[in-house]
Amino acid sequence: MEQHNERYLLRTQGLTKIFGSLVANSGIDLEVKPNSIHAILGENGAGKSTLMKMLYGVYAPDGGSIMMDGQEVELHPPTKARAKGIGMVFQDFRVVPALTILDNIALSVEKGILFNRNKLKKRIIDVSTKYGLAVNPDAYVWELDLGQRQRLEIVKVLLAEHTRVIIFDEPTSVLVPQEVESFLNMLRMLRDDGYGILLITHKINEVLACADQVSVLRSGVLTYTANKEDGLTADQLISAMMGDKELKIVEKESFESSANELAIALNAGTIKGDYGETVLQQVNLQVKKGQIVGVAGISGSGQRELAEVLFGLRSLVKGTLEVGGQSIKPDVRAFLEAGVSFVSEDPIKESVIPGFSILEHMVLDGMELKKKGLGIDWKKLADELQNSKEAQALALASGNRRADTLSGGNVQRMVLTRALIRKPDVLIISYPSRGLDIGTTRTIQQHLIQLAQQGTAIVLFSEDLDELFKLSDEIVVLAGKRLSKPYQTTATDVGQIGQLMLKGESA
Ligand SMILES: Nc1ncnc2c1ncn2[C@@H]1O[C@H](COP(=O)(O)OP(=O)(O)OP(=O)(O)O)[C@@H](O)[C@H]1O
Repeated sequence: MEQHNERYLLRTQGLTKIFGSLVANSGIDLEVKPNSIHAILGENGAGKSTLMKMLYGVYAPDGGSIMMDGQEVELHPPTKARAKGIGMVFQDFRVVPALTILDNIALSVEKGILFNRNKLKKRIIDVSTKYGLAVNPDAYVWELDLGQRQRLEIVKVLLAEHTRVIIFDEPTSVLVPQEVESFLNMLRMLRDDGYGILLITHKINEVLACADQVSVLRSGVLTYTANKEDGLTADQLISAMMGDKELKIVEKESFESSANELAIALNAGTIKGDYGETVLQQVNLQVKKGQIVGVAGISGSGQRELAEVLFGLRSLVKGTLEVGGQSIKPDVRAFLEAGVSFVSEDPIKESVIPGFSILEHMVLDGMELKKKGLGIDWKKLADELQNSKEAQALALASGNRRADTLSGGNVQRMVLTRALIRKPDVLIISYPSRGLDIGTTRTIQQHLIQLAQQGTAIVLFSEDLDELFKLSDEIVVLAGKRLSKPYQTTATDVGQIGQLMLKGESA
C-alpha cells in the first residue's frame, strides 16, 4: 500500500445529505486515520449507510466538505472515490454469478479485456493468501456461499490500484459465527498494514474486539466519538446509541403444550436444490401449536430450500407435508390461506418491490383488503397498519414510504411487520434480526415469544446460536443432507449443537 504521512487519510467537515424533507446526515465531522479501525454505530435509519455512500461517491453531499491529502476532494461518482483510494464492500454484492472469480475481478480492476490472466491470478492468490481470504480464482461465483462472495469483494477492493480507505457495511451479517473471528483477524491485518477501515456494524462485541475509534450516529447527527484508549464498554456504547431508551431483556417461559396439536409436519421429505442436486434426504420436522423450533446449521446446509418447502415455494421430491393436520399442495396461496407466514433469508432481494410503498407491500400477502366501492380503501388500511401493535412495536415508517427509500433495517422491519400482522398459525422465519439494531432485535425476539404464547407455531432459522437458544423450545440441526432429531433447548448446549452442525448426528 502507498504510504502517506498525514495524520488522517480522510476527513469530513459539516457533511450533510438531505432526501426531500428528511435530513439523513447533518453536519458530520469524521476522521479516518491510517492504521485504524473506525466503527460506526447507530440505530436503524440513523444515517450510517448514507454517510458511507457519500464517502464512496454514490451520493454527492448537499453540504460540507471532504478532505484528503490536505485538499478538498470531490468523490461523486464512485469512479472518482475509487481513484482517490476509497473502496467499499457492500452488503449486497456487486458480482456477476455466471463468471469466475478471476473474470469478476478482471472486470473491475483491469482495463479492457486483454488482461494477463496468469498475472492477475497470481495477484489474487497472493493477496488472498496474505490476508487469509481463501478464494479460488477459477470458481464460478454462482457456486459461492455468501461468505465466499464477500471475500471476492474484499480481494477486488484490495487489488484496486490506490486503495487506502476501506468501508465495510455490516460485513458480518452474512457470515456464520465460525467465520466472524477470521474476518475480524483480517480487519486487524489490514489495519496493521496501514489501511484506514470504516466498519458499520450493529454488533457491540465486534466493536469491542477490534475498533480503535467508535462514532455513534443518532438521527443523522454524529453525537459521540471515543477512542480505544479511553476504555470502551458495551454499556457506554449502547447508551450512546439509544439514549434514555431501555434495552429490553428477552425472557421466555418453558414450553408446555397441553393440546399437543401439530401445526406443521414434514414427513420423510426429500428436497432438491436449484440445480437438481439433492439437498435434504428423508427429513422429518414437527412443530406443535405454540412451539418454537429453531433450525441450526452452517450456511448452505439446506436452510433456504427447507424454508421454501415449508411455505410452498418449492416442491417436495418425496415425502408429505401437512399444515393443521391437512396435506397441502405446494402453492403459496394455499399456504397463506392455511395461515402460514414467511420471512425469507434475503428480504431485500426476494420480498421487496422497489417502487411499491410499505402499504402496498402489506396487502401483497399480509393485510386483508378493505373494499371501497370497486376499489381498495387505502385510507382504512393505512390507519389499521399505523395502529397495529406490530407496526408500533417495530416503529415502522409511514405506510406511504416507498420501499427503495428505506434503510436496510427498516426494510427488515417492514417484512417482519407484514409477517406478524396476520397473527399466523404458522410462521416460517429466517434470520429475524439480520440488519436490525440492538434495541429492535430485542423487540422482535420478545414479539416472537409472545406470538408463540398465543398459539403460533414458529420455525426459526438463524445462524446466531444465542438467538436460537434464547427463543427456541427445541433445536434441530441441518448437516450432511439430514435433519437431526429435536433437542430440548434446556437439555443441550451450544457445544453439542456446534458439534452437530459440523459433523451431523453420527458425531
Ligand atoms: N434514497 C433515499 N431516499 C429517501 N430517503 C432515504 C434514501 N436513502 C436513505 N433514506 C432515509 O435516510 C435515513 C437514513 O438511512 P440510512 O440507510 O443511512 O440508515 P442506516 O443508519 O444505514 O440504517 P440501517 O441500520 O437500517 O441500515 C432513513 O430514514 C432512510 O429511510
